[in-house]
Amino acid sequence: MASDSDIPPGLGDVKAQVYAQGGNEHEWRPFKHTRLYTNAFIIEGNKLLLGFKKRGFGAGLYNGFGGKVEPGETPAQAARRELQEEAGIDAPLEYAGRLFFVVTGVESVFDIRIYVAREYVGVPTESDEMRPRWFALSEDSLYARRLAQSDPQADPPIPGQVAPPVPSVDGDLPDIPYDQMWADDIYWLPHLVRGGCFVGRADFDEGNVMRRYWFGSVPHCKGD
Ligand SMILES: CNc1ncnc2c1ncn2[C@@H]1O[C@H](COP(=O)(O)OP(=O)(O)OP(=O)(O)O)[C@@H](O)[C@H]1O
Repeated sequence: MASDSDIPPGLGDVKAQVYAQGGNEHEWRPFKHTRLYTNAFIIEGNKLLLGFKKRGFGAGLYNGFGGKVEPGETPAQAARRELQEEAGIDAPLEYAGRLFFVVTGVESVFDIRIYVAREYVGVPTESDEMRPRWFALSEDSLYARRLAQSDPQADPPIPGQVAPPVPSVDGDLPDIPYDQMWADDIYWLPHLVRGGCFVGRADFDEGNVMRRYWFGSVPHCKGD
């Protein structure tokens, strides 16, 4: 377990095992206001559903479906509402982790609850905000960019992987488009796909550049 003092500020009182950390900034940035968000991912067999964000924050990137938690909502309720609004589907979402992002130029800090479901109801449908698209879930696809990195030792394998490796997919779905996703995603998406729970923080500059990051696995998924 990481000692409490290793857990980045913002993640609350959590016990976690660090599995990736780095960046060229050595202090965590101070922050004032946090804002709650959700982000939800649908896995169906060997496929992962992502949405291409058409407008607003993160436009031009693929991501899960999500947004701000509105007053009076729990994060779990907000996650289901956003999935319905942005992708036209409903799903039994389960909590998978918490991510905290400080981004240059954005006044409030992102405190994001991540959810996953392995079944859903409805037909993924394009909305004003998101264009849903399926991607292949295979070992190669999950780790594609990490394997290509010049320093593979920088990010050791994620510990505690209990689920069997993800089998390869037949067919011609595209690989997970990490080069069109937030830079943090590759650090926790493989963990989510394997059913693990995680916490993490990254401090970003504009232009999707991570300056400092820390990701840890947690033994039990606790969240709302
Ligand atoms: C910095 N690194 C990051 N990595 C991965 N995901 C990130 C992220 N930073 C923000 N996100 C997600 O981006 C969406 C923004 O939500 P956003 O569209 O602004 O909210 P909402 O739909 O309420 O907006 P409207 O005000 O209705 O336009 C939301 O899913 C949030 O979890």
